[in-house]
Amino acid sequence: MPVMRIAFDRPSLRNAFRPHTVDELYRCLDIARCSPDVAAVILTANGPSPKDGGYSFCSGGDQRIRGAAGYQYETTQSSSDDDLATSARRERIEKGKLGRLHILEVQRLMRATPKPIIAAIPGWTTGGGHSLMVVADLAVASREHAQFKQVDANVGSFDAGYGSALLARQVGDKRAREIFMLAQTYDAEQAESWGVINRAVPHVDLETTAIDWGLTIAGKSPQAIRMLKYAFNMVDDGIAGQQAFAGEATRLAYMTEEAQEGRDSFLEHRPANWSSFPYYF
Ligand SMILES: CC(C)(COP(=O)(O)OP(=O)(O)OC[C@H]1O[C@@H](n2cnc3c(N)ncnc32)[C@H](O)[C@@H]1OP(=O)(O)O)[C@@H](O)C(=O)NCCC(=O)NCCSC(=O)CCC(=O)c1ccccc1C(=O)O
Repeated sequence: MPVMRIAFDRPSLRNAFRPHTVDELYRCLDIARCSPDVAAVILTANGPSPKDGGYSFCSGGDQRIRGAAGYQYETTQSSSDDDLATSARRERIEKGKLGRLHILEVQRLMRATPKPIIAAIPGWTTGGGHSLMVVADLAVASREHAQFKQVDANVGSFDAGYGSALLARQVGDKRAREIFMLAQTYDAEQAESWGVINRAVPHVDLETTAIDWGLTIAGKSPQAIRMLKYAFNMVDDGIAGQQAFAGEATRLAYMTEEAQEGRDSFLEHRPANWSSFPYYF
């Protein structure tokens, strides 16, 4: 199937992410990005919680391993027989990993991946999980179980990038401020009517809807989908967005006889002959 499913798998903690989770998510997304047979990605979560039956998409950063400098990896691999130089090096590496907030790298990869990412939201979506949903290209949510709450400000956090700015593009400035500043719970129907998600569907239809959308995308021109995604991103992504779109335009240009004439003239040490290429207007 040309659709790849990536799922959070820590339902007993409402799928809170740790630095290792973020590393794994990044790697999975990059595999999807680089797989020529993958047309679309579904980002979702396993559940329900074996503890209480609650469903979640992602509750953001794991607050239990948040240290003074940010989210911390749980293991430091020093051992008692390390020599001093090795210990010092390890300590430096561990320090370099502190406070990385590399969920932001995941967000950038989601934007840069030239394939639509569909968030399939089975339940609670808060903090950094809310931001991942905002960054996804499309979002579908469980009518019965999805609940949304942008709790960043409750825990001294603030996604001042895509999570807020892109949300404001999606739902309007005042509504986005309300979502962040009041941090109140809203449900899937509210989310659909505000434009935070595309569709609220019965829980049993959640993943089949996401797969249907993925397969529908897989039936479209790959090039058109790439250009559309980058076109939608471009205005908000500044020069980085322009660069992504331009990269695809350059790929297309290289496929033309005109660009090939430029290359050949250089390699053959002769003036380029552009006479057969019109000045299109
Ligand atoms: C999600 C809740 C609203 C669900 O409530 P409820 O259904 O009543 O369940 P609970 O009993 O509260 O939770 C069950 C169980 O899970 C544990 N848990 C839930 N969420 C977390 C979490 N995030 N970290 C650790 N543990 C969690 C909870 O303690 C329970 O455990 P028990 O052992 O069974 O008691 C509710 O759970 C809730 O509000 N959760 C906390 C949400 C939260 O504070 N999230 C963190 C927000 S900050 C963040 O995500 C990082 C921000 C960030 O990454 C960032 C920073 C800067 C720029 C950008 C970003 C970005 O967002 O990308």
